[in-house]
Amino acid sequence: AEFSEPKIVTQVPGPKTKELSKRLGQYQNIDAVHFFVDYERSRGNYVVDVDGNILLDMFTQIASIPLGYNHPRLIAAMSDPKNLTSFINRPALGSYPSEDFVDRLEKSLLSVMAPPGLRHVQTAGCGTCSNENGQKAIFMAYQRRVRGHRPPTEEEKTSSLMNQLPGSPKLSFLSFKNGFHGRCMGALAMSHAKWFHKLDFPVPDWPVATFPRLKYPLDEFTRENDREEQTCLDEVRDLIAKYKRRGEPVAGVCVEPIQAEGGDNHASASFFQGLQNICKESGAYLMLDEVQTGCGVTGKFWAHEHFNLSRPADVVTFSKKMLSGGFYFTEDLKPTEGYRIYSTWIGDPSKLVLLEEVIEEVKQEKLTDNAVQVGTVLLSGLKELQDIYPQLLKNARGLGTFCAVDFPTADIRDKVVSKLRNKGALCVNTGGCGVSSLRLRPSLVLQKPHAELFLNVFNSVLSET
Ligand SMILES: Cc1ncc(COP(=O)(O)O)c(CNc2csc(C(=O)O)c2)c1O
Repeated sequence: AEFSEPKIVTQVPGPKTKELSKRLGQYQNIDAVHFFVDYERSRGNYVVDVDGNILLDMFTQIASIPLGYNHPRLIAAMSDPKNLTSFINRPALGSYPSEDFVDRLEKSLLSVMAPPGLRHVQTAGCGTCSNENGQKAIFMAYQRRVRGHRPPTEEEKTSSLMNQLPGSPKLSFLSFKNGFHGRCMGALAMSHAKWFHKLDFPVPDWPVATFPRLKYPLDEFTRENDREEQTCLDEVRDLIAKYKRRGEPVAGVCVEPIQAEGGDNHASASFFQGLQNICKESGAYLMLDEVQTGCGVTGKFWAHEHFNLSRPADVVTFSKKMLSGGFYFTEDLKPTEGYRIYSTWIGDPSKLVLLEEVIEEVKQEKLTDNAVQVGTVLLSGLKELQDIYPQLLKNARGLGTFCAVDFPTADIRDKVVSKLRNKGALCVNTGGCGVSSLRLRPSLVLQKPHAELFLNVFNSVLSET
């Protein structure tokens, strides 16, 4: 059973973590290690570190643990002999899928949880490679259209081997300031959240638009926020026109439904509807990055379902709580040749075994509705604390349990996060810098008592700050 409350027995990180960090530090950089985890003892919403500290995990590592620690459903899936082969014989999925692979896709990724209007899906390894492969599917579809769907010429094929025109076209991808889409070169070219993601890496000079900066409370600033969003959409149009003129047409636009690593920046449904219209007008494809917002945490299975888009997004990427990376796409984006979206593993069926169970649990326990109910407790609690400590907190915001609040500076936020951790509430925001937001990414199994416990600990820390 889960623990009933946190228990802190040493400073966090404790002595055992420090000893293990020293050992690990012989082999790799350990500056990002928060603490070593006792994965045997961790349960539900509580993570236990190797020093015996029991912490309420309000960020679930990197927003990447769907049903908390050691969920019985996942343990049962692992112990079921019929699943064993998926864990032992990792297939080169693009060429040697297992007999039950289509069943597993249909029961997990193509179940009722597929994004509205999308019936094609490709698994991948992580969020970065989901976005990189989504990009590639878009570049291929764009060039098929440019070629009028004729096959590529020998010149196009051979020139591409040497990174030369016409086979390696001058295309671009539009992204947004403060967006984050991953750390390999294509996704990195669209990421603009933190310097340590970017420094020292050469990337193409693609267009970067401004994401709306909304004023809160939203109902008091509707006119200003509408104007802000319109200005941002005008800039997107201008950038697409500019890059067309300079011979690097925008083939795709990549955006998160809520910019997470950039500090939980929200925009309205009409902003995203407007963005989709601009894509349609300009012939660019729209890629929605649901790596952090997906899997039910915002109160809909996919955050972009809140936006009532008039047609499906062209690509929706996922990872983290979905346990497998991958992307959904429209018929138009289906590759027309083999080995074009491909890699040795291109996904991992054992993760689909676990994802099937996550999706079953989400359906059976109505965990997306739970995210709405528990999110309401979290957000109203943050708003109350904001009223009590106006000198410390502002802009309380959220969708489902995907909540955040801003501090005056990143430094004050870091001090509060450290105090929270030493009082048993863990919400380290994955190497925060620049933005001064405290963001919450609890699991789908967070219940009201956990939310109230967190808010009490948060209140006691704020009262000492
Ligand atoms: C919206 C969005 N898109 C793509 C990614 C990349 O996913 P991974 O490659 O890390 O699985 C992420 C990963 N999130 C993330 C948070 S901190 C971090 C890091 O690498 O420092 C990564 C994401 O939030």
